[in-house]
Amino acid sequence: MPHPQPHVPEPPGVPARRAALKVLDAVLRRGSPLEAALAGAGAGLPPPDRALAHALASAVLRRLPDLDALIDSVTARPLPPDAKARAVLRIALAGALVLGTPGHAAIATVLPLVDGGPRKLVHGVFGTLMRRQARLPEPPNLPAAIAERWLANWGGEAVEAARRAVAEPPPLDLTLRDPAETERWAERLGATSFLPGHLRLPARMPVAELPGYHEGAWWVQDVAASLPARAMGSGGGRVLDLCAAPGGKTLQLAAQGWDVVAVDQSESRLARLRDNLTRTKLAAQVVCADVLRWAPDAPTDAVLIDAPCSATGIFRRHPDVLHRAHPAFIAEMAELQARILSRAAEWVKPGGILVYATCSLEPEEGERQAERFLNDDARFAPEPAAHDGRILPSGFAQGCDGFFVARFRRNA
Ligand SMILES: C[S@@+](CC[C@H](N)C(=O)[O-])C[C@H]1O[C@@H](n2cnc3c(N)ncnc32)[C@H](O)[C@@H]1O
Repeated sequence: MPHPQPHVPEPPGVPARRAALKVLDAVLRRGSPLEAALAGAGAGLPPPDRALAHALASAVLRRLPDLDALIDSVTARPLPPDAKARAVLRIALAGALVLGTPGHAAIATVLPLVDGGPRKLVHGVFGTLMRRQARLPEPPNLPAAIAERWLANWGGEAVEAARRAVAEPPPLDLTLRDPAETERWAERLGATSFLPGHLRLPARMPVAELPGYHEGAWWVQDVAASLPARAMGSGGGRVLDLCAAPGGKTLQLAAQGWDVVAVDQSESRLARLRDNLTRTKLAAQVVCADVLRWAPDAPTDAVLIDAPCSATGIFRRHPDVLHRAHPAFIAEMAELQARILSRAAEWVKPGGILVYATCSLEPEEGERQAERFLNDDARFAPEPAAHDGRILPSGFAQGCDGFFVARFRRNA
């Protein structure tokens, strides 16, 4: 009888690279979101390995075109885009050139991933680049398809801002429950503020350790993501917050004095919304439902739609969107948004407000959507608000997510 092979643990650093390789395959080949891919590939890894897998995968996604250009600069013929040698070289180079891993460790920890395969090629390409003291360009280049699309839609300044923004995860933005306390909290946390109720801390930090977290004085929310609820104004009755989880806008609306019904189809995301309500001691009625099937008992004073979208506006936190938001996906999301918008329009009382928002930098999910809606539904008219329209990463508060916000009013 054959003896079972004793389990030999892999050398330190290898399991994290193995997980990063799986994550990148899931994102780039199968179009999975980075967080979902990490939940699968990183399951069972000790937290430090999981964090390293995340850091490596994220660094590769932020720098992919430049990493590939380096690899292609030393191979006689370009490796196929999905070649395993290319995939592990991206990880080794991101380790050495972005995360500062010593070269010998960056390569030694990926070679076991190509055992029985192109070890020699991987070793040779990496060694050549290290001897040449290869560097990545600053700011990073965006994937060509994204750069061309955003250049055509938003111009060179927006593309340059996006290139600078993709290099690193963004600073930490908070929204305060009570905007009248902005100055006091800014002083206490050493934060800057661009709007009443907004605070920015220079670097991301463990939020649960910051003063004010446990007492629910604030929640994490990019300043651009806070604009749709600001465009709703202060409480004027009941608001339906559609596609609400994890609840940043629900908390704002409740804090602004609205009687909120928060609807989302994801039970796991709603669990986070409920935790947020408990922590901030704010109230909302929470409904788990698909808004394409659900309907309220009666029309309401206001509806906020934070529609599902390609999410290209949040590329600083989720660099995977740069590689997943293909035209077909954008078109699919735009169709879903149109269905949600026309359905939700029926739920606004005469004289009531409808705010439509997406964290997308694609006009099909923003400007075109609003134009089509106004063409199709003569009962609504655009109603400019203090914070609406197109928000570009360059355009607001020294760097923010990309967003689109439109406010409409239904004829009385
Ligand atoms: C952009 S996120 C919402 C973020 C949230 N408004 C906030 O401020 O924290 C979009 C949400 O839409 C939800 N969603 C997508 N399709 C839906 C549908 N058909 N019915 C209800 N919720 C949906 C997703 O579960 C996701 O939570």
